[in-house]
Amino acid sequence: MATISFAKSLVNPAVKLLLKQSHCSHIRTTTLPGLTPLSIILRRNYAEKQVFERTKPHCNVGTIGHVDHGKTTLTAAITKVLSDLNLAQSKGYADIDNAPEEKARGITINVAHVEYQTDARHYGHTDCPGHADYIKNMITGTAQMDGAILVVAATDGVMPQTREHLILAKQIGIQHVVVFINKVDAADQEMVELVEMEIRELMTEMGYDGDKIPVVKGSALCALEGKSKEIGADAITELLKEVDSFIPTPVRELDKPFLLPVESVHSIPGRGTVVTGRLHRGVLKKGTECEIIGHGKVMKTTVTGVEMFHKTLDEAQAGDQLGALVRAVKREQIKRGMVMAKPGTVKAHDSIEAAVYILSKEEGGRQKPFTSFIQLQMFSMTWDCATQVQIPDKEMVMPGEDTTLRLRLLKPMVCEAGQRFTLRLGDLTLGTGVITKINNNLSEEERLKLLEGKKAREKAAAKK
Ligand SMILES: Nc1nc2c(ncn2[C@@H]2O[C@H](COP(=O)(O)OP(=O)(O)OP(=O)(O)O)[C@@H](O)[C@H]2O)c(=O)[nH]1
Ligand SMILES: [Mg+2]
Repeated sequence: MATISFAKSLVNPAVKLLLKQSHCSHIRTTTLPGLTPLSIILRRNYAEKQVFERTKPHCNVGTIGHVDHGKTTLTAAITKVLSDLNLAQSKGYADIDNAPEEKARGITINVAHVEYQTDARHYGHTDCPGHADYIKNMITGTAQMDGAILVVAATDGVMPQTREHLILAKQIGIQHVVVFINKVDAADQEMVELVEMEIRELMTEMGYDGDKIPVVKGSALCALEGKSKEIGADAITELLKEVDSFIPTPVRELDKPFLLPVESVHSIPGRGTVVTGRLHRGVLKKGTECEIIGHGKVMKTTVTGVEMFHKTLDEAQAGDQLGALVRAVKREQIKRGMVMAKPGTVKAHDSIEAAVYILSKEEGGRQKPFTSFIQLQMFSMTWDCATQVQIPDKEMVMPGEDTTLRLRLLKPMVCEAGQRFTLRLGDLTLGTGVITKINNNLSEEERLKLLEGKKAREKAAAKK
């Protein structure tokens, strides 16, 4: 509760400005005894705009599913239903769908992070505008979710991208999925039941427990428009209950040195450079010294402020989606894919060994085997880098096999034993793996050879 006094003549513009600046949900004007100017008592939303209060466990979720099945409408509907309980700020469809676009090294990452809370938890919710954005964000970890809400329209049932998103969710380790059958306002009961059967079957096929997975039926559009309460708002409430109970709160690595993979970089006039990303491990406090590493650079700086969903906080914890204000580093000096970490705790490497599982065709992989010297794109944390592959102990690797691989990166990037990654060839996911060993960095000669090989391949490809 905050009491602010204004001269009477200032009240109207002041109220307007405050409303705009502080997202107030209630304004009460009153004349307090002894005060000639009006006093305005502001009751703010569930959290003060400027300060983030950590009162509940945090969990990252997101909507996945086929194009047009209602992912964004559902995201907006969740915030609408929760805003009526003062647990979220209602976001319109357009606010979510027009997520800021970031272009980094040829990759366009489009993602909206929306915030809300239930009685039990605080959520960060990811929604992407298009299929390709989901693939990229899920692989690079921008859309790292502790659990997902799979949206399937009752009018369509399971579609190709429903399958693709589920395959990917499974590959990147999303263990818990809650299903929302949407658009039940536009389908008959029989159809809805058939779609539920179809989804449960598909979930089982993908390695989830299809019989036990919660399936909620409703209409995101009705909820958003405040119509047909039973399939509208009530269905959203039921969905959130299932999300609360079915997706466990992840155990975060809070006691390790902090590590933040850089997702994007912004320049805020008057304040400086802000790095955003999801804190991978540890805690990050204002005043912490850090190193920013990757793309061949190491820079030292200090974090001068930490923000989450536009509110400042004293300390961000692993799992938080945050913005960190850094001292005396220009926006142009930092790039997506770099890593911000406690000085001396991580290094960039370009020669590693890994245990890799190569997907079968059915799992979304490719049909053909591959041999040494194939060049793939390696995605890990928020970076991706061209990588030359060597198979140490056999001629070729078949789809569906697991294998040891030696990987030589064209640029040193932050790597650690135990770090997970994905290998892609064009728009196909070839395999996923974990780094098992870090080798000595390549010599200048080896690196040049690697780059020459790349140039030769590019030339040959251009001739074709
Ligand atoms: N009848 C009906 N239409 C809905 C419902 N939910 C969403 N829609 C409509 O379905 C269309 C697609 O909805 P979106 O929320 O944009 O779907 P999306 O899954 O986010 O689509 P992409 O981001 O393009 O993949 C819009 O025209 C919505 O108004 C619903 O419950 N009932
Ligand atoms: Mg959408």
